[in-house]
Amino acid sequence: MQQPQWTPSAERIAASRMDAFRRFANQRYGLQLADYPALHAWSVAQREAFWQAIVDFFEIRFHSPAQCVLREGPAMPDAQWFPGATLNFAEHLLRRRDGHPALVAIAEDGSREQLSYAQLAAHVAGLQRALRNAGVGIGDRVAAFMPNTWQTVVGMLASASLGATWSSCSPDFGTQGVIDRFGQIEPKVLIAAAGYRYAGKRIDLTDKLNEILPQLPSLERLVIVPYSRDEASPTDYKSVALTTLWQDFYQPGGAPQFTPVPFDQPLYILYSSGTTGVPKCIVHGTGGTLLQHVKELGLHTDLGADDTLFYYTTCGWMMWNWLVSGLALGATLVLYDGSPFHPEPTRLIDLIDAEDISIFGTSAKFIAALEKADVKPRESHKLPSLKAILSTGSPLAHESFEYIYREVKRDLCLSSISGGTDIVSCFALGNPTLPVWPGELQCKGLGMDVQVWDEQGQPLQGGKGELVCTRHFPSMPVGFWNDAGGEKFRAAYFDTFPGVWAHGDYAEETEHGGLVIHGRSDAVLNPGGVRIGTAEIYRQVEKVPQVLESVAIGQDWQGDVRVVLFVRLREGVTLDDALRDEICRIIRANTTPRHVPARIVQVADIPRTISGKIVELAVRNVVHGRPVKNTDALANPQALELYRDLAQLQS
Ligand SMILES: CC(=O)CC(=O)O
Repeated sequence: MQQPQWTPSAERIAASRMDAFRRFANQRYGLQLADYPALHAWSVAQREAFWQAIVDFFEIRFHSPAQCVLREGPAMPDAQWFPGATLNFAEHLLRRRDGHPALVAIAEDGSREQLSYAQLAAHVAGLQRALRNAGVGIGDRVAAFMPNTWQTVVGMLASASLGATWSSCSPDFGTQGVIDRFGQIEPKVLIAAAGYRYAGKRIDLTDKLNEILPQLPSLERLVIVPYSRDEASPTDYKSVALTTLWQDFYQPGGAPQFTPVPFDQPLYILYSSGTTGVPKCIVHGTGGTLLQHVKELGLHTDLGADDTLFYYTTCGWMMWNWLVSGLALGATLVLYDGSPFHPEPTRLIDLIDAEDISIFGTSAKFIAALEKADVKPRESHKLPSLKAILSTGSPLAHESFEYIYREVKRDLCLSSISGGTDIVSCFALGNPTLPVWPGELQCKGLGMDVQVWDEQGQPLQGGKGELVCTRHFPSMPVGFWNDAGGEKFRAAYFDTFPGVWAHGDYAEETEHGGLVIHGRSDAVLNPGGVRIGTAEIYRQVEKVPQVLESVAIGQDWQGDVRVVLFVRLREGVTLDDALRDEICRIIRANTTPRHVPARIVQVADIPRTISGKIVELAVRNVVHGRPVKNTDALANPQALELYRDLAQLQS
């Protein structure tokens, strides 16, 4: 019989904030919720009471009170949370003001900078003054083209403190990718790095910036963050905006002031990956983001003021926004800028011991790559501080769960979490009070009425289907930028099932109350009419030691669809019949004959987005000779050429 891979001790459960919240809700509302399933059921059935309890438990401060918790229209997405309430996001992230470390920024070359909460507040106060003097106020857009450093966090907090809207891209975005994003939202201020380091190289951004800047006529101020204090000069940049170096733009000092804004005031603009056209600008509101993040970090991740949280992310991925909210819990955040494998695969694992990281977040791809690189942290590192590992970006394979417990640490909560840019948060995630079952996301998020539906819109009690959320939740986007009537927004999430959020994940509920995500719905393979999630195949293929990674697509073939698998192999390995047979044998033995690829093709590279997601749809389009709309969204667009006009796929 299947056993959990980890079960929290009674002491750990009792000490968790999730359990404290359950007791709080029981006391506050005279309830007797005995466990997480009961708490979740209540949180969905009584959303108003639940979200009010989150406000109270985390001591969220409204400058003006809300008229009510929720005012709902006839159908999603028509709803307003906490109408009338005003608050400031940055105020909550800067509640702590002591000498405790707030940010530890580590660069790839090992340089380390640390800011205490008191120092962070002083920097935010200084930058806030400079931005205010530059005319930034409620609703103005402040954009950043920045690596993951402390200056980026200061920029966001200063922007949010003034009620402005923050939007960031990482410097690995291509020129057109940045123009496609910032060009739409018309920022008043751009904070940009002069350069950054990656995989041992210093990459100068002056030329790229000089291509981007003329396309951003809205800019009034450009603030350049040099590599080091004496490099870069304002005259290097061709912009209509007044250009200043970061260190000349403001003096840290004083206490920040916080402008109260309405609950729904745009806080962040994030972007869809843009693989199917110009990226959609997804606008996230202030209060919804804050409530959802304190819930997810404080309860589901059990993050507290003594924890050190690390997430490997760039500021072009929503996990950066999620990570930064850890400040609201008074935790220390470790920011890392650089390649996760430079100079060796243990680079990030080294940080755990060096910085006493208690919660380590990364991607499923990184965990799979560590295993392929035969890294065994249990043998090489001590890891006493580590209590949880988080994984996202794509489904975490069962084998990766086994790897973590076998080769990293026995006693930790391994949480595969899933949601995304669309909601700047998660639908399903971890839980310090529940066991970890192999391959499963531990639970649905509190307050999120997540269900799995069949194609007719009927809830499934088991089996695979569409992941939906049937009730409004506070971190639903406020809308899309430049979509006044909301048509594009509705079309993106509410077309499949009117009035219900369809997330585009192909998922399954488990008997343990958890979820398994089988891949993206639009990438589902359909051979002979049988729906197969791509992750079902990847999970098997990853077991083959010679395979580093793979991408599966459905090729239209003789009136049906056949499964085609592309594999990237270890250096020096060639795909021969024996290896093909081995891949097929493993897939057949663990799934069904329908999953077995009709063709397996070796490729030198697999195209992926800048945040590391393999782009099945783009590969499928190239294989079918269809255009790929926007290759600027890809980290390695040249890889797409490897899939064009392949002789192996003509017969
Ligand atoms: C939480 C997530 O779902 C992050 C992502 O995969 O983009």
